[in-house]
Amino acid sequence: MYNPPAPIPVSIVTGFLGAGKSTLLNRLLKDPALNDAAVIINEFGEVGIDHLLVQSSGDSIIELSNGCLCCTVRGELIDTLADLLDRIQTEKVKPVSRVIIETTGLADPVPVLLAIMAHPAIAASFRIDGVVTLVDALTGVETLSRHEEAARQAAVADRLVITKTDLATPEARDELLVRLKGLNPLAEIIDVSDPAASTPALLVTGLFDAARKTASVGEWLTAEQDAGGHHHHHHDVNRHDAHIRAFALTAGRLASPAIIEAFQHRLAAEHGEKLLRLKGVVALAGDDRPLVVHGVRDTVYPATRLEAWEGEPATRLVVITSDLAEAVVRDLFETYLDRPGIDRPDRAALDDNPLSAFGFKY
Ligand SMILES: Nc1nc2c(ncn2[C@@H]2O[C@H](COP(=O)(O)OP(=O)(O)OP(=O)(O)O)[C@@H](O)[C@H]2O)c(=O)[nH]1
Repeated sequence: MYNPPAPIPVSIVTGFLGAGKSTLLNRLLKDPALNDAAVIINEFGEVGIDHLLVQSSGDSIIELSNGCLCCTVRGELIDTLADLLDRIQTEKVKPVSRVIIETTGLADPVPVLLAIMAHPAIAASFRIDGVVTLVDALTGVETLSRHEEAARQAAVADRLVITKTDLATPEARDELLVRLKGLNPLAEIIDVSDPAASTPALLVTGLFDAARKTASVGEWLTAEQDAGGHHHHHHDVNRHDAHIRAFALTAGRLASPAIIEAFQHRLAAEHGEKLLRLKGVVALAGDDRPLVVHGVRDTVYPATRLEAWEGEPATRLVVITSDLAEAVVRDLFETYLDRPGIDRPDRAALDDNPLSAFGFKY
């Protein structure tokens, strides 16, 4: 008798912009137990750099074209899963033990879940093993109030991982815990510093059970299904809604890391509230290793290095803002690059004026 192969478990790793998804995945992917996992990464905005930032020992990272997984590239996710299956069945690739999908920080996971569950051929070969949602202890409480996507990510989770607890005050962490328990009383909550958060078991939550979800999650799932899976976002890869914009800043090699650091600190100090995310790779003169920079709101994270460039070295930053004009950020960047412009103060003038960081005009 023919025994069809067991469906491949799919873990969805989600969490708002900069919550720490790639950091956690990188840590988990070092475990040999995940050597046979396929990782699907989705990014928001026209310039994707996550494929550089997530490293697996296998050759199994698939980057979806840019755009939000919950709308523009949902079809592509289904095609990718179908293609993966075809390659396994025709023995072009080794069987995979698990598929891990890292969504964009802005993704609503509900349509992603439905896309998999509602597609007969895909649902026969893959099963949702669970949604792991990361929440940043520094910004989580505010983000959950300000961004519905973040609340949906938390509400639909099977497991919630609180990140950045090394940076947050115990009070902030406790406030977040109360909020998360209110949003999702059923999910297990784990601190990222707990050793259990560093093992692949973190991704294993058992069969995803839509029936166990809270009433509001059930309503969202039903509403999405009734809408035929058609989602309300529009399809510009750089615009998520009327407020959120993604854009890229590019340059050649910079003379020193201090330039980008000063730019990041200035941007964070002046516009941190509206700066949802900054990340990128920086090419430095006389240095063959890319510098990786990260910022979330008013926090500038320590820069790290990659081993080598893929392709030509070039500075590429992705910036995602809420109600902050691209021109403002671009102008500041040009100032720090010492690119002359009309009405643009030079960098020395900016750095010399201590009041300008607090929004005063020079
Ligand atoms: N101190 C500290 N830093 C963290 C922690 N988790 C992540 N970070 C830092 O936060 C920054 C953003 O982390 P990422 O893993 O890139 O976040 P992400 O969720 O993948 O970001 P997007 O995909 O852009 O939404 C990086 O500089 C990380 O090093 C943590 O628990 N503690």
